[in-house]
Amino acid sequence: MKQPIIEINDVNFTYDRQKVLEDINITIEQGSFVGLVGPNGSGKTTLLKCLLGLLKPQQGEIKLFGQTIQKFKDWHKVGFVSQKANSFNTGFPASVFEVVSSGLTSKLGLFKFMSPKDRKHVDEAIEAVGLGKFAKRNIGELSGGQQQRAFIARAIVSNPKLLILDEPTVGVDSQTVHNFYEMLTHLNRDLGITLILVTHDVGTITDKVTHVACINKYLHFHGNSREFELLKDDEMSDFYGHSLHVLTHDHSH
Ligand SMILES: Nc1ncnc2c1ncn2[C@@H]1O[C@H](COP(=O)(O)OP(=O)(O)OP(=O)(O)O)[C@@H](O)[C@H]1O
Repeated sequence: MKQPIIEINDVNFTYDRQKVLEDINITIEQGSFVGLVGPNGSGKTTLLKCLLGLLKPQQGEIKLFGQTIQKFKDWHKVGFVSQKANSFNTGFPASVFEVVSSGLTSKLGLFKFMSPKDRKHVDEAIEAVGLGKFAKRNIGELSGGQQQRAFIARAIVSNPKLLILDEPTVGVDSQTVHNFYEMLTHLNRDLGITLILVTHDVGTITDKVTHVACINKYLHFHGNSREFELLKDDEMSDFYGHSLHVLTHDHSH
C-alpha cells in the first residue's frame, strides 16, 4: 500500500445545530486522483475546509502526510484553488507570469527579487497548465477556463504534493472541460501530484479520475472509478434524489 496522504477517521461536523458530516472515514493514497462528488449542500466544501484546517471537526481525527492536522505545519505541500478563483478581480493589471509568481510570495517575501531558478519554476508551472503562449498576456484578457489554469499554475508553482480543487469547471464549455481534465491528468501522472477535485460533474469524471468519493452527510461510496461505474443507477438515484442519466444528460450541454 502506498503512503496515505490523507486519513479522515470518524469525522463529524456540525454548524450550530445542523449536522453536515457524520462518521466520515476516507483514506487517500499518494498518487490518487479523487473526484469528490455530492449534491448541493452535501458537505463537500465543509469537508475541504476541515482538510485545510479552516474548520475543526467536533469529533474525529484528520491526518495529513501521516501527521495529525493540529500539529501539521508543512502547508507548502498542499495547494488549493477555490471556486472563487473565477471571481478574482481580472481588471487587475497583472500578467499570467506575475499572477503565477505570486504563488512564490510566501517563500520569497513580498519584495524580494526572483532568482533565475524561481523564474524557471514559474515558466514550468505555466507550461504544465498549457498556458506557455500566454505568459505575458494580462490575466484579464484570458477566457474563464484559461484564468482557472493560471490559478492552478499559481497553486503548483511552490511544488505541492497535494492539490485540492473546488468546482474548477463551473461555467466552462465541454471541450474546455475535456482539455482541462487532460491537463489535470498530466499533473497527476507526470508530476506525481495527488489531486482532489470537488465537482458536480459526476457523469464526466469517472473515466478521468482514479477514485470517486460520494458524500451526502455520510460517505455513500469510496472506491476506484471502475467500481463506481458498476454502481446501479437506482443506488445513485437514491444518493442524488434523481436519476444519474438525467445528471449526465444535463452536463453534456
Ligand atoms: N458557515 C456556515 N454556517 C452554517 N451553515 C453552513 C455554513 N456553511 C455551509 N452551511 C450549510 O452546511 C451544509 C453543507 O454545505 P457545504 O457548503 O459544505 O455543501 P457543498 O456540498 O459544498 O454544497 P455545494 O455543492 O452547493 O457547493 C449546507 O446545508 C449549508 O447550508
